[in-house]
Amino acid sequence: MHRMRQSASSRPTNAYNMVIAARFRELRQLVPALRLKMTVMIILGILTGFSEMVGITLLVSLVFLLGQQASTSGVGASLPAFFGGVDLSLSKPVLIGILIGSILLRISLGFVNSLIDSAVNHQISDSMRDRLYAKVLTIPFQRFQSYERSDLINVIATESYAVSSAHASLVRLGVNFGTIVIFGVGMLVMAWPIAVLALAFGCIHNFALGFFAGAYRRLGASALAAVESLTQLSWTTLQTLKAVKSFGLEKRHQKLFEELSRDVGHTWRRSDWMGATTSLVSEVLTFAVILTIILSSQFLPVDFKAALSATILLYRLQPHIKGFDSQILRLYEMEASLHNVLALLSEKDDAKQALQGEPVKRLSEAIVFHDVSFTYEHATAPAVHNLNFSIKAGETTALTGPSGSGKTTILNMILDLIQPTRGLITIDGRNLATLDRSSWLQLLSVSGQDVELMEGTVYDNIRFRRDISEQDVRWAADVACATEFIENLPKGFDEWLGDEAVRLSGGQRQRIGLARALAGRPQILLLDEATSALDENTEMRVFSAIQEDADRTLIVVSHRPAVAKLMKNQIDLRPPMLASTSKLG
Ligand SMILES: Nc1ncnc2c1ncn2[C@@H]1O[C@H](COP(=O)(O)OP(=O)(O)OP(=O)(O)O)[C@@H](O)[C@H]1O
Repeated sequence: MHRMRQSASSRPTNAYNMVIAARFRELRQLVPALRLKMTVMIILGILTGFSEMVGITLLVSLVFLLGQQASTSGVGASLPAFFGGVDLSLSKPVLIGILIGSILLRISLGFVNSLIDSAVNHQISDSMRDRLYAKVLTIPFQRFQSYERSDLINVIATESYAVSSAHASLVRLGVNFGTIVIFGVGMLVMAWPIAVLALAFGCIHNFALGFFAGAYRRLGASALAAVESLTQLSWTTLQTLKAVKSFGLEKRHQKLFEELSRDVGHTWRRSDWMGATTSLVSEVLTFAVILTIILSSQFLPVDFKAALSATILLYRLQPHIKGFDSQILRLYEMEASLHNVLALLSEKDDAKQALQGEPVKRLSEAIVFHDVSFTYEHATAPAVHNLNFSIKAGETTALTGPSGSGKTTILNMILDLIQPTRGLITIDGRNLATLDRSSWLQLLSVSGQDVELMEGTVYDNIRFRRDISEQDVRWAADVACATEFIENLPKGFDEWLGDEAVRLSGGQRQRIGLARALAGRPQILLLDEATSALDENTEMRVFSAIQEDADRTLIVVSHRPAVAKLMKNQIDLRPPMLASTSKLG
């Protein structure tokens, strides 16, 4: 079975600029209008940072102005060596006005930004979930079968968020970077020696960040692997609970679950630890550079007011640097999830589904197999080989043969779920491959040995999300000999079954499945061991009711000779005569 997750440790650790470029490339494939959205959000974010910087600078000036007023009244404030060293003298009301304005601007921009951020991210998540779900429905059936179901659930429900998270991280990264540059330029203009010290700190900081990158990427992949394993175990336990209980394996499952759950907790704890460590490194480095500035302030050729503004800026810069780090590390961490989303979305759609073929109104003559062979993906031998037979419209045909001889494979080809790897199937002389699938499927219905019941009432299960009237549901239940036991349920057709209908016997579930297949009044009915759980008497009653309903093409797979005998034709898949059509005497 194809597992989605990939080993991250096998990949080399890239420089972080490469990681940003890689995530950006991946996102461009997934999010249309990415550039526009990101640019707007980054510009708004940077403006927020800019208004913060202006606010800090003016605040320092105001404090100085108030200090000066306390000793000598009526002196104008000058900005610290701002705008290329030009002293701008501002009156106290103007200074206060600009200060309040910049604070209000920062608050409003921050608010607008978070609204846009949330709207865009939810929009991305919604569209990702829809696209992933649609992909599961449109990939070829064989590809679908090759996936672990629990992985698919994980990728649709959980990993789809990785795309909006990656988008949010890239935007925040852009904002943090832009803000760092603006603060840096501000510091350079106010007090260049401090800016040089900050730059040196930036280089050391980047170097330190490189240490964590590989670990974060591996952590992301192992967190994902741990969650996938936990989901898979939960999923299989729920699916096989009866067997688990019958084999007395509850303790073993509990132990396995606890181990996997511990793994998940362990990876989250490691993630928290690493987050705390990178944050500590960043804070210590900032503290070191501020301490250096304070200790060397006497020797630096910088005006005290400018030095103070620049130091406060540096201090305020620290959260942006921390944000920058954590976003980069998040981008490493989410690599595995993004790859899973991309891997599923890059699956090719079933070409047949999109094809606008010729419509089919009804089957008038026959379904004919011409030299048909089919080999499953990765199989070494064909499941069916050189089949030649004809299934006549309006007649009943039994497909018989030993287990594994290809009966279900033939039905799946008729249902167009899989296509012959050699040869062709014709419908009234027209190649099935060129026909419109949905109009063909409207003529068909299938019922199998294992009925996939869903959460809902009896009525919901027979209707199966199709527009079928209550009258047709009741008619189908009658033909499937199901009405009697349904009406004996406390709420009859409104009885809630749950997704496994545990209160029903195997034969009762099969009759609900049969009613579901019949309710659409199909012209062609495919029954794949669909009555295997019924007693002989009920099975015969079901077949005579189905056959009474005229002009139906019935194709039945059954291991019971009595059922095969009821059919007019028999296609026997027993080797060496792989297939032949014969009329039973
Ligand atoms: N998804 C699949 N991938 C690979 N091989 C498959 C797949 N499905 C079926 N096969 C193989 O194809 C062959 C035919 O299987 P098929 O289910 O059509 O047989 P069958 O006659 O319906 O069997 P049974 O009577 O036991 O239901 C078998 O050898 C089976 O192992």
